[in-house]
Amino acid sequence: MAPILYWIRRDLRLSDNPALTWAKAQGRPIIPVFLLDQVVEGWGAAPRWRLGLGLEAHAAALEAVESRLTLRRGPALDTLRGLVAETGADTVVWNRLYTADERARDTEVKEALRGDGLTARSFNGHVLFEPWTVETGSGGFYRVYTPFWKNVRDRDPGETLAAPATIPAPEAWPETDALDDWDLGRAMRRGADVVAQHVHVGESSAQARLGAFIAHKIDGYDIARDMLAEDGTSGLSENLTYGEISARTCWHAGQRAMAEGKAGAETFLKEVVWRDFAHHLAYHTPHLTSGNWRPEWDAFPWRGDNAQAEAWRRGRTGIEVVDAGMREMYVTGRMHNRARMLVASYLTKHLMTHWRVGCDWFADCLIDWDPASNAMGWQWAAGSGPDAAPFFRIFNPETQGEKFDPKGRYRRRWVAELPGPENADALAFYDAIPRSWDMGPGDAYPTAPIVGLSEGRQRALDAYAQRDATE
Ligand SMILES: Cc1cc2nc3c(=O)[nH]c(=O)nc-3n(C[C@H](O)[C@H](O)[C@H](O)COP(=O)(O)OP(=O)(O)OC[C@H]3O[C@@H](n4cnc5c(N)ncnc54)[C@H](O)[C@@H]3O)c2cc1C
Repeated sequence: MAPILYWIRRDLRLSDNPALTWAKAQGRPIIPVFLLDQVVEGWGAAPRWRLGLGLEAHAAALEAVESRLTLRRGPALDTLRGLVAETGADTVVWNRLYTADERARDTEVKEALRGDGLTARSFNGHVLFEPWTVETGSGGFYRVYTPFWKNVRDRDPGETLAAPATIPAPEAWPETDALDDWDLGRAMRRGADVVAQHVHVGESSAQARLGAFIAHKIDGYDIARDMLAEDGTSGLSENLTYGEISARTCWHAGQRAMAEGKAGAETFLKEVVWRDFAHHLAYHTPHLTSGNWRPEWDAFPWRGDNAQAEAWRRGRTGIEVVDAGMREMYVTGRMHNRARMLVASYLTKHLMTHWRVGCDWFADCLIDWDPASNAMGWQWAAGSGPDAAPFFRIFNPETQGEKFDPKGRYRRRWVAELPGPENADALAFYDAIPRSWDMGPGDAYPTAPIVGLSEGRQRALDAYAQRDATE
């Protein structure tokens, strides 16, 4: 019986996996493969390193259901064709992805394999509602989040699918690369030990995280999610981006919590839908990840990379909450959502630096990097993206810090130079950063911000007015 190649991408899970479920239903041998292909080769240091951990955990999960993960490196189409020739497979299946480079790869693969006379099928395993299924009254796509939410909030994404107890094996397994030979952690060599203490890898870890969040945190989520020093959110972005848990599993858990009257449940559902919205935009406006979503922003005098942006990357702007956020990301591979908004606003407005500079840095540092959510978040903060607000939003990081970190706990947790008892998290920053940064806990904290808040705000407003005048 000809085997089925199941091409794994951002879906490192067995449960609620439509491509895998379909393959299993055919009653034929299945060969799960992951490709280090042209898209994955372009990922940043932290996402690649975290991918390696995810693949290791998923390989073990596949072994537990009598299957095996085959790893291959090379362009997707050539590599899949090679595997077809080696294994005699006549079918290739996968779960769909929506950003421009992912779609270009997948379209090429699907057309070529079908041209070869094979069956090539794709499924929805990454979002709740696929981008083309959510339409405005006039049949277009949504550019603003709230009407998007209203459209989908009462829709049913379908029941979750059970994990297979076993996956039928082929008569012979194809050769596989050794994960270690891919050296996915190469660019992370110094920071990896530090970040490793903060990751939650694999499907069972993701399920446990969701369970704990629903049991203990969702009730207080509405308020706690914005407080910088609280651990008040689900932490699931890391798992969702690698598909270690499905958005649909999170959706149903949130719906059950809402039915039980848990206070923050609807807000949680809305956040999960923000993720869908990012993929909706990435599909309908593929330039979301590469250029200004609103083309009129092409006239804004963004600066390219510069010395102040470098100080921002190193958590040395002199704005405590901004520096705390940047250092949190360096140590944990994550950053509180509120801090993401503040550091992005400071870089793009006060430092007048192009959002792409920050977006690329996040893409290199985040273990929950998601190409669509990251680009949407950056463009939203910069002003060039899908924000319904009709004004030029410039956050004041100091008043935001006072509001969302009133006791300064977040700032002291991450910035070692600030007065207060020594703490391990802040010091871990110095173990995570490259030696070439030549920074140490004995350094004095900047006595003044690299760009003052009112000065930077005025400069951004003037540039914005100028942009309007030239439109
Ligand atoms: C500049 C900037 C960059 C960002 N980059 C990323 C990124 O690369 N990857 C990423 O997953 N999120 C990104 N976000 C969104 C958000 O900050 C994270 O999803 C959130 O902090 C993850 O924490 P959590 O899992 O505890 O979220 P929770 O509050 O528990 O939310 C549950 C889930 O909803 C989704 N979600 C929540 N907020 C958003 C949002 N604003 N946009 C899209 N999805 C959301 C995530 O999948 C998250 O896991 C970015 C936001 C900004 C402002």
